[in-house]
Amino acid sequence: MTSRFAPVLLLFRAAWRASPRDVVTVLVCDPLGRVAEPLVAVGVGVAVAGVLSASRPQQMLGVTLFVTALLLIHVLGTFGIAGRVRLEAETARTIDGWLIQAMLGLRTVDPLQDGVLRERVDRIRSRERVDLTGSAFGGLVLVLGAVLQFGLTVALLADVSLWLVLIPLLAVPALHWNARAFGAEDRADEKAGPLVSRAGVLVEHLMSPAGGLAARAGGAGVGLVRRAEELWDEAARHRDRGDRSAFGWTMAGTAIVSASVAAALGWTAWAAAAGRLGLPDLAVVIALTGQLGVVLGNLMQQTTRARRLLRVARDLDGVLGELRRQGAAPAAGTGRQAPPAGGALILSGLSYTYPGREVAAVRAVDLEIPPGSVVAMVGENGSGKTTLVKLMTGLLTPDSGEIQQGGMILTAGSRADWQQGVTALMQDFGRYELTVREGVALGDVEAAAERPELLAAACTKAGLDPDVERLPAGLDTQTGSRWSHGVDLSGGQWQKIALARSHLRQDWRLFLMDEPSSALDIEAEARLFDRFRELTAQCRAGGGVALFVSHRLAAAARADLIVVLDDGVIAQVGTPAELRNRPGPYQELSAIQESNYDLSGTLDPAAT
Ligand SMILES: Nc1ncnc2c1ncn2[C@@H]1O[C@H](COP(=O)(O)OP(=O)(O)OP(=O)(O)O)[C@@H](O)[C@H]1O
Repeated sequence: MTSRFAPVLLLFRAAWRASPRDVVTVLVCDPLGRVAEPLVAVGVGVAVAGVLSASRPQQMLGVTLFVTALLLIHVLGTFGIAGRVRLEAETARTIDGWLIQAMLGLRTVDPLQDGVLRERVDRIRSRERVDLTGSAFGGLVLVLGAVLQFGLTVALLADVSLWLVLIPLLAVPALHWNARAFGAEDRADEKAGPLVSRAGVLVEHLMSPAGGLAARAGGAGVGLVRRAEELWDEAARHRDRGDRSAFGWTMAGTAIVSASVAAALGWTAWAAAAGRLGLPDLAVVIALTGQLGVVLGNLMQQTTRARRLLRVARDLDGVLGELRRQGAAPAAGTGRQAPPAGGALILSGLSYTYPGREVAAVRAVDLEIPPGSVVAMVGENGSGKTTLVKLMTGLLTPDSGEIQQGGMILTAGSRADWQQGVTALMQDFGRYELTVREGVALGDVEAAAERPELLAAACTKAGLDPDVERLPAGLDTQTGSRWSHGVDLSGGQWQKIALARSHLRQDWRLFLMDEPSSALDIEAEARLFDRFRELTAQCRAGGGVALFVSHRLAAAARADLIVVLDDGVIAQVGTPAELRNRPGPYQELSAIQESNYDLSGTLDPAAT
């Protein structure tokens, strides 16, 4: 029972949270406004009866009822619409906020490795869906209003003659056919939706500055546009088919409703001519049947919309529930207690397989890193380096095995505490289009606000100072080409900001850098690895562990320890000197790099 009504309750809660005043306005105004509509017919009936009986009070009563009903329709309608519009915008914001909170509540990115959940979240967060959920509560109230209006119309017709009740009952097949029309549209949408999403992704690439440039430079732009158009055309064909089928069913419904209205009018005229009904009844029936078409149309439209709204609400309820469950799953810890300083970092039997993949990205990894060490991790593309880094940050949860440092076991649940001792530069670092200062400050907002000298030191450690000096407003330069006064940065400069961000956090136990020099020029890279001397000193002093991933073996050679990954397993571990002298993958990689980067050949006089 609960799960059936949960989506409706969710919509109500969202609307109430957004604006209780507007919820009350909508709940009162919309249904009452609808109920006032049939009262117009009652007013007409009373006035006609008053004219026939020459009763002035009755005439006055009829006119008063008529005018009051019209006024109510107008005033309540105006307030209802205004309340609904305000409520729509506020509810959409509330729901979006819930989704963002639920996403942020995820302590790991495990659930998002599953494309299904990510796609569901994206769909719900799409503008169209957020607008739809925003209007859902108001939409359901409109159904309530339509049902009340229909019920009162039927009751008033029944008051004239029970035969007339048969007429609105013909609405039942019309509603049924309307549901079929809805089903046809829905099936078409299901087929067209993924095609439109695919086309959207292509267009997004084309419109984004980076993607657009690549497409233009590489000449892929025309191909992308053509592919997007093909996808749109295919989607339009599905929608056309759905629309044609829906049109057929809707027309059948409209025909039966029109026939029933005509039958009601015909029967009433016949009954009045035969003296079975008086003129006031005739007036009431004419006024009511005049409205009946609109009432039924309204009822069909609102129920169709309500189905759609309920489906979106069910999706939303499911996604929120799933995200909150996943967010609550690992014991969160206090987030204030980092692992004790000076302990070894120990990985034991660590394995991880991405959802939907059969082969593990990391398999049975055992590794012990003494405190105070700088470690380099090397290996071919896809050997599992980034996965291991993500496991160590606590962003992924291993399928088996555990990670511990200083006696604190990450995998035993104290994830927030663990992350208190981690600072990281990830391979896919964020490019936040803020000022440079704000972009760096994200690394530790409080520290940056309280001790600006730490932010300056972090920029220096990241080698950002020369770049900042060249920017028009230094650290306060707005970055990003989307802003009219924004400065677009080079890939290397973005990476240095990300590196500075990771240097801002003090008292780390584990400093992780996944390819920190991938976007740097040769000079900047050399300086970065030169500064590793300071990092080493910091590790020694604080008993922390710094681990960096690099394809540059010359850089790896400056580490205390090198870990070579191969196909998800540790192939070799040792000091640079040990690995240089030991046959194995490290020697092979060294040989390849030495031969490929040996520039002496081009300078060899014999060669020219
Ligand atoms: N989100 C993901 N979903 C499914 N498989 C993934 C995902 N991310 C990585 N993989 C797979 O896991 C394996 C290890 O990838 P990982 O990114 O850890 O390698 P890597 O050593 O860091 O590679 P590179 O040097 O290219 O950065 C690869 O086979 C990759 O295809």
